[in-house]
Amino acid sequence: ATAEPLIACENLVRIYQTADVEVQALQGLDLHVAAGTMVAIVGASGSGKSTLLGILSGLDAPTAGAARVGSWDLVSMSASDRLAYRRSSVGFVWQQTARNLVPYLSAQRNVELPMGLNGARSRVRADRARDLLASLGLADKAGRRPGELSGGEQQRVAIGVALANEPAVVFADEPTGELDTATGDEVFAAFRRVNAERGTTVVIVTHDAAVSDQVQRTVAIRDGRTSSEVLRSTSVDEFGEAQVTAREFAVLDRAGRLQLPAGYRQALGLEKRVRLELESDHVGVWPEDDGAQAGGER
Ligand SMILES: Nc1ncnc2c1ncn2[C@@H]1O[C@H](COP(=O)(O)OP(=O)(O)OP(=O)(O)O)[C@@H](O)[C@H]1O
Repeated sequence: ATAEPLIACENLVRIYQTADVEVQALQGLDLHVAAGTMVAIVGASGSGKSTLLGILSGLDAPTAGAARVGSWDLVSMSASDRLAYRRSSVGFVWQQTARNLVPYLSAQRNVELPMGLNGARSRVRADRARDLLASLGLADKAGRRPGELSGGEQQRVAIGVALANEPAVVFADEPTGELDTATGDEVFAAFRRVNAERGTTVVIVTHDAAVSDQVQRTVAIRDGRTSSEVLRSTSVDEFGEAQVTAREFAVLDRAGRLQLPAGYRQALGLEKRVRLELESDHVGVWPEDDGAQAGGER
């Protein structure tokens, strides 16, 4: 946990200026992702997930704050660096299957395309694309065009395209959004294999709780900030069964702000003002009234 994170966003702000209104899509977002991990990003519609992914993938620039992926500074990067970053360091899979692939090229040619842009020789391209498609369970579909593939197969080809230049990280924005549950599960399983077998870092934006329940780490975004995280670990119980333990954490920003989950606030009637007390190993949070009753006895 002490190693430098592969992805580091600090106090990220993105303001969209339209004709008469200003939308603060990101309002001081912090996010660190360790290399080799798989992270799901969840949040209500409009919470800023796609905006974050747009910045991380080099398509958009933040209004303020810092964003770094590996050695790339996404804020100060020049246009040519941006192009190099997008071609060599990151891969993307979008929700719309049609956006990921060139319709008149075969699956094989689609996967070769980014390698060609990076100057790889044709033999290398062909071999590597074939291997990638085989590892995604598509060896027998390499010659088909996107229109001749199912939605799930198209998304798996898109994963192949994203991996073509061996990026350190793959970003996916609702990659299973247009698929039915069973097909979505297959595509998600392909991401998990990519992460486990290749060690590629995977950041996946999803609405799908079934997806977010299956990754080690789920980060929730609320109102343009990271608000809470769930970390899952697997252990084997006394009967030899694998047990998944999920623990929820609140995100503490550098100014010391954290968000209490709505359920906790409601359960104890925590509103507007709470009483804090520093104990030797934790911080207590009490409803304001409670403090009045204790009357300085402590
Ligand atoms: N180009 C834009 N111009 C103006 N406002 C925008 C633009 N893009 C996004 N927004 C606004 O920024 C906020 C965050 O949008 P964003 O698309 O990042 O949310 P999201 O969490 O990805 O939502 P969804 O799950 O619906 O895709 C929203 O209020 C949205 O209306």
